[in-house]
Amino acid sequence: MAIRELKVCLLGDTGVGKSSVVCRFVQDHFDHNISPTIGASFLTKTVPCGKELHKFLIWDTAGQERFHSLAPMYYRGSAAAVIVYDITKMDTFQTLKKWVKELKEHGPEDIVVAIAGNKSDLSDIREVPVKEAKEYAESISAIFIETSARNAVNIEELFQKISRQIPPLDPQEYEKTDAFKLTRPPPTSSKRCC
Ligand SMILES: Nc1nc2c(ncn2[C@@H]2O[C@H](COP(=O)(O)OP(=O)(O)OP(=O)(O)O)[C@@H](O)[C@H]2O)c(=O)[nH]1
Repeated sequence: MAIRELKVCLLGDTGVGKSSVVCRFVQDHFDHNISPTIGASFLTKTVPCGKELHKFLIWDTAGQERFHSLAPMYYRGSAAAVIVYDITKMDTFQTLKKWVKELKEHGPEDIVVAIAGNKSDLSDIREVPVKEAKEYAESISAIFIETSARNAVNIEELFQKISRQIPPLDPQEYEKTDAFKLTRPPPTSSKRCC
C-alpha cells in the first residue's frame, strides 16, 4: 500500500485548542493544563484512506500574535490547513477569517481548507452559531466540522474529511515509489510536547 506524506498545518487564535485537537488525534489524550505553543510543534499520524495510507505531517502553530510571522513557513507546501476557532468566542471566528484571507493570498493554490469549531462541549455558552460558521465554510468551499478535543468528538472525522478531499494518486505513481511525498516540512521549529 502506498504511503503518502501530507503536510498539514493548524492555524487559529491562541487558546482555541489547536494543540489539544492534535494531541487528541495523535495520542488520544487531553490535558486541561496544556501550555501555549512556542513557535510550532510537529507530530505525525498515519491513517488508511482507500488504497492509500496517509501519513499526516502535522505542524501545530502558535496562535499568539508574536508568532504570526512564522506561519508562512508552516502553510507553505501544505496539502491542507485546519483553521480552528473556539465556538464560545466570536473574536476567534473573526481571526479565522483573517487566516482564510492570508491563505488565499499567500498559501498554496490547491490547499484543502478545513474549519474546525472547537470546544463543542461548551455549547451552552456558544457565541458562534453553527449556521453562520457552516454558511461561511460553504462560501469558501471549505470543510466544516465542530469538534471537542476534550470529549473526543469529531476529531478523527475532521482528519478523515481532509483525507477524502485529497485526490487519490495516479496509478502510475504507485509503480514509481512506495512513498510519495506531497510536501517537505520546513526546516526548524521549537516544540512543546503535549
Ligand atoms: N472545554 C474545552 N476546552 C478545551 C478544548 N480544547 C482545548 N481546550 C482548552 O483550551 C485551552 C487552550 O488549549 P490549547 O490546545 O493550548 O490551545 P491552542 O490553540 O493550541 O493555543 P496556542 O498554543 O496558544 O496557539 C486549554 O486550557 C485546553 O484545555 C475543548 O474541546 N473543550
